[in-house]
Amino acid sequence: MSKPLKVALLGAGVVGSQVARIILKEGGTLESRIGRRLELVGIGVRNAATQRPGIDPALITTDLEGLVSRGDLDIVIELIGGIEPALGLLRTAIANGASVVSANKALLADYLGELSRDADARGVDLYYEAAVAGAIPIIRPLRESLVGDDITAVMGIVNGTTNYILDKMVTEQVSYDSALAEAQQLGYAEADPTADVEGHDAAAKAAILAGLAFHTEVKREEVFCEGITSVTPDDIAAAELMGCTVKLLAIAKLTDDDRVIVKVHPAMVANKHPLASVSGAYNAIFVNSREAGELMFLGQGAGGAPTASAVMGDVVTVARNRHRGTAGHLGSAYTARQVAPIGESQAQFYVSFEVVDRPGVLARCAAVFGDHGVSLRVVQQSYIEGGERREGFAARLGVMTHVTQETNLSAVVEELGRADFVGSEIRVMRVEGF
Ligand SMILES: NC(=O)c1ccc[n+]([C@@H]2O[C@H](COP(=O)([O-])OP(=O)(O)OC[C@H]3O[C@@H](n4cnc5c(N)ncnc54)[C@H](O)[C@@H]3O)[C@@H](O)[C@H]2O)c1
Ligand SMILES: N[C@@H](CCO)C(=O)O
Ligand code: NA
Repeated sequence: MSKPLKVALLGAGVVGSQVARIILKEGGTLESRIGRRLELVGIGVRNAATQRPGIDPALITTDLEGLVSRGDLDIVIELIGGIEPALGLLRTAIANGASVVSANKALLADYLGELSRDADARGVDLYYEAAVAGAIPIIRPLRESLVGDDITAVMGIVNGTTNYILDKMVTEQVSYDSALAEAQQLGYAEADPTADVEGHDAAAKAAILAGLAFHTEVKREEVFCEGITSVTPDDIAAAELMGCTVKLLAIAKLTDDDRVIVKVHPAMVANKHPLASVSGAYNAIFVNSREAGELMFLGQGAGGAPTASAVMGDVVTVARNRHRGTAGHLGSAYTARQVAPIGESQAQFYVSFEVVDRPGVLARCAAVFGDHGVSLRVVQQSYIEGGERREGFAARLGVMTHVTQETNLSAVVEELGRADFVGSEIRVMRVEGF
């Protein structure tokens, strides 16, 4: 009988504890799928004294560097998150000949290229399905299933925490703070939820998706990023009035001149678009490709057990490769496409502002849009009691544009900001699927 494959687990938090449970409880099933038994030889943690029911305390160690340097490991699963010490531990694991599985998008957003090259050179695997959209298979479809096609756009809801918060604010009128607290309790949020609500987590995932979709390396800092902290109940109400709902979207597209646009921002999504009905901590990703057309992937994007499902899919795949003495082909970052600045991105916009209620104001506002080449699609005007409580500011305009370039819209906002007939706050939200 062949020897078992030795596995080390780093981190026993929300996801790591679920992975440990599956490896320890489902050993027979996993063995039948791999053809070899998995032996969990160590679990690296920060605090050895924490009670971990069902886990033999002899497996627990706080010496993670020692664990990954043993030299006899087949697979290292990294679930501690953050850049260091995770990066150093993965490098050491690879250098020692172990295949690695990670859910760490913050790390992979900047080091995927480097770690892939290390793994390739050492003839080991690097798998990371859980790093983007938790349980949803999206890395493997981009890396394998669609690699014979040409992807033109990827657009999705890739952060469960923010989708949970926005959904609760829309459907139950729950406050932002209490929705965030619930998401944290349910294990969706990152250790520091700023990464979720400021869009950084989604931006890390967008960098990974854009890189895979367009066969290039995209770094986190190249992703335009706006979170949900400035979304107000008024924005949500305005979206409703337009037949839309507010979602945090990650978008990666090719421009006409073959550059990559990659961005994360809140958007008004038309209710008829399938992404509008993605609720709670669910994630969904739309892919457009030349041959396959439109594809949509939907499922649980966060939470311990769903994320552990994706990790275990990678563990079984990597273990099968070890069993056969092979490693999957990793890299396809060969195009070196440039990332275009956000100003060159094209989108529809919803612009809302207060105006003075007097003859000719609507025409002058429309002229500002027209002068910058921005075409209007829908214009709403409502009468407001009080307004900014300044004399005459008694109407609110909500303008939905046709598709235009970001720089044109910025010029419109700048000029409206200078006009004495426009109130001081001009709110802008990008629109999708309208
Ligand atoms: N929770 C989710 O829904 C989810 C989904 C997809 C991906 N992820 C990713 O999975 C990884 C783990 O997430 P989590 O939610 O389980 O986080 P967590 O905070 O619950 O768990 C991380 C664990 O690692 C331990 N740890 C951190 N630094 C350590 C160190 N230096 N030495 C030893 N132990 C250390 C912590 O004590 C903690 O127990 C992260 O990269 C996260 O981004 C999480
Ligand atoms: N914090 C992340 C976990 C999944 O990556 C989220 O809310 O989606
Ligand atoms: Na996934």
